[in-house]
Amino acid sequence: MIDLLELKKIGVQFGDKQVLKDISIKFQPGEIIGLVAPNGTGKSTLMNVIMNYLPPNQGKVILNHELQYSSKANEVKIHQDVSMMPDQSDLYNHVSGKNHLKIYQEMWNSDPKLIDDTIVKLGMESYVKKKTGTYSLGMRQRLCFAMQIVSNTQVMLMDEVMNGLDPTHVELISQILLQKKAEGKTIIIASHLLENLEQYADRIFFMKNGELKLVDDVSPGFSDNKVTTVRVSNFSQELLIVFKEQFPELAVQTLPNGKTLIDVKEQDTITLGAITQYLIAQRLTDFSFGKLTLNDLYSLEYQQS
Ligand SMILES: Nc1ncnc2c1ncn2[C@@H]1O[C@H](COP(=O)(O)OP(=O)(O)OP(=O)(O)O)[C@@H](O)[C@H]1O
Repeated sequence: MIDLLELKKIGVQFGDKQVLKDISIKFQPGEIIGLVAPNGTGKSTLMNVIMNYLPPNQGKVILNHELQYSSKANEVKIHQDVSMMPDQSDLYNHVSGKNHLKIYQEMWNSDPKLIDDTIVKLGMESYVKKKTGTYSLGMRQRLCFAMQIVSNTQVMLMDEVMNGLDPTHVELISQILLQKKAEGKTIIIASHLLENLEQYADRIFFMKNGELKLVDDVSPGFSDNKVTTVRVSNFSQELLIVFKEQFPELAVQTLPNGKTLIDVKEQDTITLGAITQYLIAQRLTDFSFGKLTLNDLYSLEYQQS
């Protein structure tokens, strides 16, 4: 089993555009990593470096403390342990889903039982023997996911795994991801389905200006729910100024969508009560208490002027 995948000072430049800047990170077995960023930021570039498809301009990737990505010669060994979920365009229209799964099982020499297990888990029985040319978008996506699960590599990279899936299948795949994590896999997922990613990812990173920012550094206490967020609609600038004078110790931010977020430490019921009284007195009755969401943080990180 791989016990570590390590990126050391990875830099990638296309022309004069620095897409990845000095990225150093270690991935452990049994964890799910979420990569979040607007389109064109560098998520695929990072995955291509981890797959050894793209040699970085600077830095190195190391597998299990020893296997260095310095040359193409190591690629076969690397791909035994590190896989990228196939893309829908990689499917052969005239070949059945089941045969795609068999090919992957044979190429990675994994347990043949995984084929039927995965078909059942993903509810693919009714169509898996048909040619993939007859599949809908969601059926193709499930097959691509199933192919990677059947390959059963230690490290799995997934770019937009939930693409085109209905909520039932998003939930099903989320459950399988958690099972794979429990088996000790390292799963790195780029996704724009932020609410979903939050359910299963252990560490989530925003990519910005070529760097990875852990969301807990963007908002301390985010993952361990140590902050209660009061979400207020229609907080006018005038009232906000008064509010900030009255509660100078609180972090207050207004999102581009007009919602104002007030962060309160988890147990501080006195402050929560005082905020409630203030809001009601000002007739600001459209508010709720809850957790800061990844969507809120995304908006703060990328949409703030
Ligand atoms: N081979 C290449 N040559 C030149 N520029 C490239 C190349 N590959 C990627 N880029 C540029 O690098 C930047 C990052 O691209 P990348 O595909 O990694 O983004 P991404 O975050 O995966 O986007 P998306 O969410 O749309 O998949 C983009 O500006 C892209 O145009």
